[in-house]
Amino acid sequence: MPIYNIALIGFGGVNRALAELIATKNALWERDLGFRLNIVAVSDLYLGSVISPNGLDAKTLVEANFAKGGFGQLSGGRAEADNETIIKTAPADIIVEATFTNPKDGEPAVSHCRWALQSGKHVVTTNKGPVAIAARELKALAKANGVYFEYEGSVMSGTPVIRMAEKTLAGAEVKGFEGILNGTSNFVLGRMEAGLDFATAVKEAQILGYAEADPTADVEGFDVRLKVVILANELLRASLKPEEVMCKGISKLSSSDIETAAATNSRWKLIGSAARNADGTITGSVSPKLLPLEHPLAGVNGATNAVSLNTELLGSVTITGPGAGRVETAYALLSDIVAIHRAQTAVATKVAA
Ligand SMILES: NC(=O)C1=CN([C@@H]2O[C@H](COP(=O)(O)OP(=O)(O)OC[C@H]3O[C@@H](n4cnc5c(N)ncnc54)[C@H](O)[C@@H]3O)[C@@H](O)[C@H]2O)C=CC1
Ligand SMILES: N[C@@H](CC=O)C(=O)O
Repeated sequence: MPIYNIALIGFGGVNRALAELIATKNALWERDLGFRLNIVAVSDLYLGSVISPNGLDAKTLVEANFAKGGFGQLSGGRAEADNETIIKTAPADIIVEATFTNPKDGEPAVSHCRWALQSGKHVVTTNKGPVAIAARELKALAKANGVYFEYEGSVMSGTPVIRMAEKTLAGAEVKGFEGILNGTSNFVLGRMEAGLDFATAVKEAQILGYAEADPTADVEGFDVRLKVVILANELLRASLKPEEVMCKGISKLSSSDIETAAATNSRWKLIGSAARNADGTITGSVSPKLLPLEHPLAGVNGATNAVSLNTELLGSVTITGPGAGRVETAYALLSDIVAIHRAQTAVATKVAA
């Protein structure tokens, strides 16, 4: 039974939730999935870094209330983050990248992924930066090094939109999509409809673990823009860059705009979309839209997301589920590891046959 050694880069809401799952579910995974996970290193900007070749106790990592630089107290620990050393030298099979998303150039996460793949380590990530900005390069690097680069959680958290569209809907010919792709902004719009002011609603989304470290990315649409690029490049074989996608967020919507919408049986939603045009070009956009209540996306509430894929053979197929949340996003990382495990097991079986 394989035990995958993993190194966590970033130890915030998502990777901490993964450590919690490891602490409570390893025995279940051994039975149902056929592997266990062992954390051999962690590096975090705030907490520092630690390497333990035999493995760190996941429960202790989660429960100890480490202060700034607190990993320095651990055996094999330092008070400073040391991402490059850990990624390149820790005895990890898989690097789990969950640092801040940088919507401008994806760094330093792009470098984290590059170092890992070049060192022959798989990468699983929920970070949208490297996927939106450097997926082509990173996929090629993974292939050249015989490892996998997986990123299901970069769009719609643990809801399996990327794998579903690519694997289960293969051949259905996706021509475009539109959806609610940011949990925070959708949550904020709903809370404003319930009477909260914008700033308080954003604060609530932060407490619940939905928002980006800088929530400007959520409310100004930059986060959705990255997700539109990721989906367009994956599902429509586009080569879009974030700056090519028109982007407008929800920050200019006032409480009175939202009340007026409710009085006319409609609702504001932040919609991300992309489509293939008649001339073969692909365009994407992010913008608030006033939807009538009977529109399928109007009833998608809270941090839930939904995307309707416009396909040639099936017409519209809508996928809905959690779009943000610590545990929900940690599940995406697990699903990526399951995919790697299954792919490797399939190769091993083929070689043995
Ligand atoms: N929370 C959510 O619902 C979802 C989050 N994501 C993405 O997953 C990633 C992680 O999200 P959260 O855990 O919620 O964020 P978070 O802000 O709670 O945690 C990020 C952690 O990374 C650390 N960090 C930042 N830069 C670093 C660096 N250069 N080196 C080492 N550590 C660094 C921070 O100290 C922090 O502990 C982000 O990229 C986010 O956009 C994706 C889908 C959903
Ligand atoms: N901040 C993001 C988290 C997931 O990508 C969101 O709210 O959707």
